[in-house]
Parts: sequence; structure tokens; C-alpha cells
Amino acid sequence: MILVVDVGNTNIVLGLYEGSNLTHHWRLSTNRSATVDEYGVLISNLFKLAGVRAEQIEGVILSCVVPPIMGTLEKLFQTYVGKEALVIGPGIKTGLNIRYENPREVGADRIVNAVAGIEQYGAPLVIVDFGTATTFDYIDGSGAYLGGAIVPGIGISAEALYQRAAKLPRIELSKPKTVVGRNTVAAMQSGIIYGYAGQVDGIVRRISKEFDVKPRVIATGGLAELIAGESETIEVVDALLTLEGLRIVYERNG
Ligand SMILES: Nc1ncnc2c1ncn2[C@@H]1O[C@H](COP(=O)(O)OP(=O)(O)OP(=O)(O)O)[C@@H](O)[C@H]1O
Ligand SMILES: CC(C)(CO)[C@@H](O)C(=O)NCCC(=O)O
Ligand SMILES: [K+]
Repeated sequence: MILVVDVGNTNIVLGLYEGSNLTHHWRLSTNRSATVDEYGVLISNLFKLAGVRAEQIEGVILSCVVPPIMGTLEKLFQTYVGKEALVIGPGIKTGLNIRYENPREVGADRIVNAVAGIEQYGAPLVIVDFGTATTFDYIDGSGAYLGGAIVPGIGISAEALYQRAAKLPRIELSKPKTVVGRNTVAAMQSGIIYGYAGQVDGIVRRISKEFDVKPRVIATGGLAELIAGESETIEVVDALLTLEGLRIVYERNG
């Protein structure tokens, strides 16, 4: 089996694949000050609970968009799994034709999403990933990764209102009954949820217009389901897209 790991700014998602079957997956908080051994205790316990021994893991692949913790994670897998992790970046074969001005600048999570998206849904394609930041990626009909858009994530947006406006509380991100909110919480929920759905549709439509295409539109990330229900352009929510992309890239480097 192989261990796939996506390190985001908020969460680290780990998955175990047996062939193309995801048998286990877990989510940890990204903690910039945790040590190799602190992460080691966490993953050892998760493996134990799942009845998996580290020796069963043949390989590890990692996408990371938090450079300061890269070193810790590389040591973590050397020490606690006994494997050198493949790291998405220069020297790894992704099979993706990246047309960013500087291909090294594209987030590793966006690259693996694109790899999985093309494989599973075909191109042209737009991928929307609702993470710490929300990213939009456009892949053209030939399967080339052209770029996209980066906007403040839903959590960041809600948090900013609470932090910066004295009378605005921290809210639960759920759908309000009406668009016209008649109390502060309902009004904030309306703004965040419907505003965000409108933003997604607006960007997807502008991408379609810019390239005169009708792309498929796939969403992933923690809050994808919530927004997809209100969006007119998202067709599919695929929560496992990033892990799937890591598995595919691992196989391409086998
Ligand atoms: N119900 C909620 N209420 C408020 N904030 C939330 C809620 N669910 C998630 N968030 C916040 O939204 C942001 C995105 O969370 P999510 O789990 O979707 O991203 P993620 O995939 O872990 O992100 P990354 O890959 O960037 O680490 C985080 O900052 C998270 O704390
Ligand atoms: C945009 C995020 C933070 C989303 O996780 C990540 O993909 C990232 O840090 N990207 C680097 C910048 C870029 O993709 O252009
Ligand atoms: K993400």
C-alpha cells in the first residue's frame, strides 16, 4: 500500500491506497510548530487504530504548500514509515503540461487536482478547491494547465468579518433560510454562502467566456458540498480529488 499526503495551510490530509482503492483517510491540523515526534505519535496511532503496520507502506507521496514544515514532514516519513517521500515539485513526473508563467510557482495541490481532474472527468475542465484559499484552475481541451484564480477561502472570509467588525460574531457556516437575513447571524450566513456561490458562478462563467468553451466544473475541499448546492455551475463534488491525484502521480513515477 502507499501513503498519500496533502499538506495544506489548515489541514494535512493523509490517505492509504491499496492499488487504486482508498482504504483509509485522516485529517490532521497543520501545526507549524509541531515536531517530527509529535506528528509521529499522531500518525503511529492512526495506523495502529486502522490495523496497519508501517512496514506495509511501500511508498509515500507528498504535496505541500507550506514550505516551513516540509523538512519536518520529510523527516517524519523517514523516521516513522522508513521511506523517503516523493515530493511534488521539480524532478517529479506529473504528466501535466503547465502553462503558468513560472510552472514552479503553481501550488502542488492545484497540480495534483488537475492531474486527477483530467484523468477522471476529461478536459476542458474547471476545478474549484475550497480550502484555506479557494482556487480555480482551468485546463483547456488539450489537457494543458493554463492557470486560474485565487480568492480568500470561506473560513478566512467569515473570520475577517468577525475580527474586523466589533458587532459581528463568529458564525456557523450553514445555509440560512432566506437570502434576506433578518438578524445579524442570518445576514452574515446569507452574505457568505450566497455571495460565495455567486462568486464561483461568476468566475466560472468568465473563464468559459475568455476561452469560448463549455468546461466541466468539479469542486473539492471541505466546504464544497455546502456551496455546490447553491451554485449553478458546479456539476460534481469530488472530496477525494487531491488524494486521487497524488496516487496517479505516484504511479507515473513508479
Ligand atoms: N463550518 C465552518 N465554519 C467556519 N470555518 C470553517 C468551517 N469549516 C471549515 N472552515 C474553515 O474553512 C477553511 C477551509 O477549510 P477546509 O477544511 O475546507 O480546507 P482544507 O482543505 O483543510 O484547506 P487546506 O487544504 O488549505 O488546508 C479553514 O480555514 C477552516 O478552518
Ligand atoms: C493557493 C494555495 C494556498 C491553495 O492551497 C496553494 O495552492 C498555494 O500556495 N499556491 C501557490 C501560488 C499559486 O498557486 O500560484
Ligand atoms: K486544499
